[in-house]
Amino acid sequence: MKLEVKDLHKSFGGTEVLHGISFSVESGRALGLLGRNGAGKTTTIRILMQVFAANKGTVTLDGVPFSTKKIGIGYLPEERGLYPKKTVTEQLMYLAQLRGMKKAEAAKAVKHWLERMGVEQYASRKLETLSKGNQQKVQLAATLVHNPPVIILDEPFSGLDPVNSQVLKDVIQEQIAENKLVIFSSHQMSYVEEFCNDIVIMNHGETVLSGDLREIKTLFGHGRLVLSLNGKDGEETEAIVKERFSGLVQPDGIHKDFVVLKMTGETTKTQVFRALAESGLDVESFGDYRPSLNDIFVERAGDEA
Ligand SMILES: Nc1ncnc2c1ncn2[C@@H]1O[C@H](COP(=O)(O)OP(=O)(O)OP(=O)(O)O)[C@@H](O)[C@H]1O
Repeated sequence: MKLEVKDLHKSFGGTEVLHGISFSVESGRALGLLGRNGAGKTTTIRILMQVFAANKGTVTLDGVPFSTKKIGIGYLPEERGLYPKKTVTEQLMYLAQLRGMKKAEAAKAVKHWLERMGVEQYASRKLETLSKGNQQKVQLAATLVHNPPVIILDEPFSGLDPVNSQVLKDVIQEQIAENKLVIFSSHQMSYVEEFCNDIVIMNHGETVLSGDLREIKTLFGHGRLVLSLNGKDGEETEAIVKERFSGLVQPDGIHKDFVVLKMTGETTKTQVFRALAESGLDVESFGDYRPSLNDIFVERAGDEA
């Protein structure tokens, strides 16, 4: 399956908040929607989920208009909304059956997901008596219980501690391996980086970058090197580079302990390597620049996430 989002525009009360969002994702892959607060991630997800319609643009699945009624979807909304007064099992059973499962099949799936999320000991407790993180895990179980082929998660990691985040990461990875189509939004670059095949970076309602994460990283690293010198911080290293190697490279990002260098004109990595070797400087590390997703995000969407 291939989900394609093309040129989404959305206005609220005369103010346009999405100005043409486009991306696509296929089964067996996960797409991360990234963006700062207010970038438009939730609005995009709500259009996908048909909570409201776009003013312009299309969402298609394998070329036909995407309908949440025609295909099983696991949706974790930003506002978490289960029934606090019902027991964990009661509400998971209710939701599973609402989505078309037979009672026996639902009971099996509920048991599986409570165990998988590590909350089986709370099966008979009312949801409101669970900690926030455990409630979130029950909500995730509710999202996945009916084995949906399309999974859309709005900020699934919010409220989870590192151990529970790992459980969720593993679960998402399993779902990808089962050929599910996964879309989720997040501010946490490191999570997205670990298992997303595709990313969309949004800023002020526009797509500033989208595509295959590996290709994007290669593209961003192209023609750039990293250098750190023993005993020097990034600023000192930058000053040395400017003074001694300006014909070969230009500083292109100063970090705490290293600088990113952009090769000028016809410069090759070997030339820079030789110049460094001949300089007598105490090189701590030197090599190709492999930007993190956070580096790419900061470069394209402004300040730190
Ligand atoms: N129902 C609404 N009415 C008016 N404005 C809205 C509505 N929903 C969202 N907006 C505005 O649309 C913009 C995008 O909001 P959205 O919630 O999609 O961003 P987001 O990227 O999900 O942000 P966050 O990371 O903070 O959740 C914001 O300026 C927000 O104020």
